[in-house]
Amino acid sequence: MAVIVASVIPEKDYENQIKLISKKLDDFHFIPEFRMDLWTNNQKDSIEKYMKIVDDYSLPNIFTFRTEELSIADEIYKIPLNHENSILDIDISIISRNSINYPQNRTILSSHFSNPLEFRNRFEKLAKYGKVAIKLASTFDSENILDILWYVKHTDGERILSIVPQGNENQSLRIVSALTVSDFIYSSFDKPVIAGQYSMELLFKILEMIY
Ligand SMILES: O=C1C[C@@](O)(C(=O)O)C[C@@H](O)[C@@H]1O
Repeated sequence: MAVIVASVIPEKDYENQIKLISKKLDDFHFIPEFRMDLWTNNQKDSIEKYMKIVDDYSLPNIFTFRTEELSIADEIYKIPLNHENSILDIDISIISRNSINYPQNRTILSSHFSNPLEFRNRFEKLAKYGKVAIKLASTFDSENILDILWYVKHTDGERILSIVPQGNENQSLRIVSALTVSDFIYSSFDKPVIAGQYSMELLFKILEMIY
């Protein structure tokens, strides 16, 4: 069964939030993804404090900071590098330009795009990064997404993958993706970070019904 990743927007009272996440981990199988870029307090010092508490709870987690600024990415991603429980989610456009050496076994490469014709090309190019986890988030219409799932199922046997259909109209395709090609699949933790995410609890129930 695909692992559920729950996107968390850090809150002001983050100590309590982290505590709550660690309690919920006992009831649901999920990994929190900290969307540090969406935190109103997303400065280096605060992020360091945040990650220190995450460490105190030994929380396995995915650390995401979306930015197009290379220097900011370099500075911020050094923080989770020192936390062994963190997997680093980094956009492909940054990783190909920046100076940090990302550990293959702790990196998710993300690629978001909106043109189905680009898909096959991009997917092939990602292969050169070896067996890192690859996530492709897409906003296409449902027929194109289903065609992509079919293509991925028949071409890729090795990589750890997540194909993430986006938009409310594609919500149910997240389930199809979890059942066919995705090793991990995204939900919200308490509020969606993007249209089309199920809540973690509902996604868990749906997958549990099926398996
Ligand atoms: O890239 C993704 C996928 C996502 O955007 C989604 O559609 O669920 C949620 C993000 O937090 C995550 O980093």
